[in-house]
Amino acid sequence: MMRTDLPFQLDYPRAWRTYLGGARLDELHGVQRGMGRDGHFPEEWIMSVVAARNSGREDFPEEGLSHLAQTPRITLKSVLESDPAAYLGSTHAAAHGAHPGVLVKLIDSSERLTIQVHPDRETAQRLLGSSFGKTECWHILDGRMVEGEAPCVYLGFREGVTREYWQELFKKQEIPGMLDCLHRYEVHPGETILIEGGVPHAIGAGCFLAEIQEPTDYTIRVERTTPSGFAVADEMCHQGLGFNQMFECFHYQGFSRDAARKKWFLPRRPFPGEQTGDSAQLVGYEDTPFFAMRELRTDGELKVKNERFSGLYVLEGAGTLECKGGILQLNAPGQYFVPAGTSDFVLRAAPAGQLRVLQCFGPRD
Ligand SMILES: O=P(O)(O)OC[C@H]1O[C@](O)(CO)[C@@H](O)[C@@H]1O
Repeated sequence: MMRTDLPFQLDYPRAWRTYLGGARLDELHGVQRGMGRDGHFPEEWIMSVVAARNSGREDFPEEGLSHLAQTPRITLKSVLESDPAAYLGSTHAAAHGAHPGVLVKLIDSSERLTIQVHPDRETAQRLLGSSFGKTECWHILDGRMVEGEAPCVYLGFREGVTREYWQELFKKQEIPGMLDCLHRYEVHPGETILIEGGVPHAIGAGCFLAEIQEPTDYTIRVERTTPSGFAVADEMCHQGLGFNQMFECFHYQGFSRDAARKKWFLPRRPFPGEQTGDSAQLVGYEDTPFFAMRELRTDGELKVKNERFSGLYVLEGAGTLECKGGILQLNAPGQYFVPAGTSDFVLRAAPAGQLRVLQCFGPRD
C-alpha cells in the first residue's frame, strides 16, 4: 500500500463542533486574511483514526478521519490496519494494535467553548468501557481579540469547590458562577498547557492552538446552551452517563492560581541530546505518558533522529524531508504521517525561508 520507509501526506479533515470558529483555519489554507468564515467547523484533525461524536450527525460516519492526500477515498486507519508493526513500530503495535493512540487538532475558537471535562483513563475505562481517556495539551499558536477580550483559557477548580456545589450550579445553569470556580489565564503564542483528564476547562474566544490528546471524543459538557445560543443535546452533555453519573468524571481537587499555573503551564525546553537551535520540546513523556509534541524550526537544515512513528504539521514555510527512503517535498500548511520504518531524516528549508513544523508522537512505549 503506502511505503513504510517514507512519510506520506494526509488531507485536512474538518470536524463539526458545538462552538463557533474556523476563520483562522480558512486563512491558513489560503483564504485571504479577514475573509475566512467562522461556523460550526472550527477544528482540523491531524493523523486521525477517530471519528467525531456528534448527536444528529450520524450520517457523517467518517467526519474527523484522516485520508491520504493523493487517494482521498483511503483512510489512514485502513493503511495502519494493513501492517500495524511496519507503520507504528512493533512495540507500539503489540500494545495498541493498529491504533496510533493519539489524536491532534488545530482549534480556532471565535467564542468560548462550553465548560467541560474529559474522563481520565481509569474513569473512561470504568464508566465508558474505553481504553483511552482524554488528557489533552494545548500549544498556543496565535490569537485574536473577540469583542474586546484577549484570548484566555479557564482551567482547574479553585480551592474549595465541592461536587455538591458544582452540581448545584449545573442544575441552576449558573454559568458565571461556574466560570468563577475555575482559574482564568490570558494566553500568548508559544505557551503550552497540559489538561489532565478530570480537570475542568474551557478554551476562551479567539484562541488558535494545536491540541494533542488521547484519541477519544468523550466530552462532558456542563453548559446546556453554548455562549452563542446553540442548545447542547442531553447526550452531548453526559455522553450516555446521565446527569448524575457524569459528575464522577471531575477531579474535585482545587489549586491556588499560582499552583495551577505551575502544575499545568509547561516550560519550553530543548529536546535531549540534539543540536536543535530554536526547536523545542513542547510536551514530553516526563509530563504525561500519553503523547509528546515538539516544534521543529530551521532556516537551514535540521537533523532529526527518528525512533518512532509521528505526525508532522508544517505550519510555515516550504522545504524537503530527506531520509533513506527518498526525498519528500514539504509545504505549509501540510499534514504528513511518518511511519516507524522511516530512518533518521534531515529537514531542509527552502532558500531564504524558515520551516516551522510540529512533530506529534503517540504514547510512550
Ligand atoms: O464541546 P465542543 O464545543 O464540541 O468542543 C469539544 C472540543 O473541546 C476540546 O476538548 C478542547 O477542550 C477539543 O478536543 C474538542 O474537540
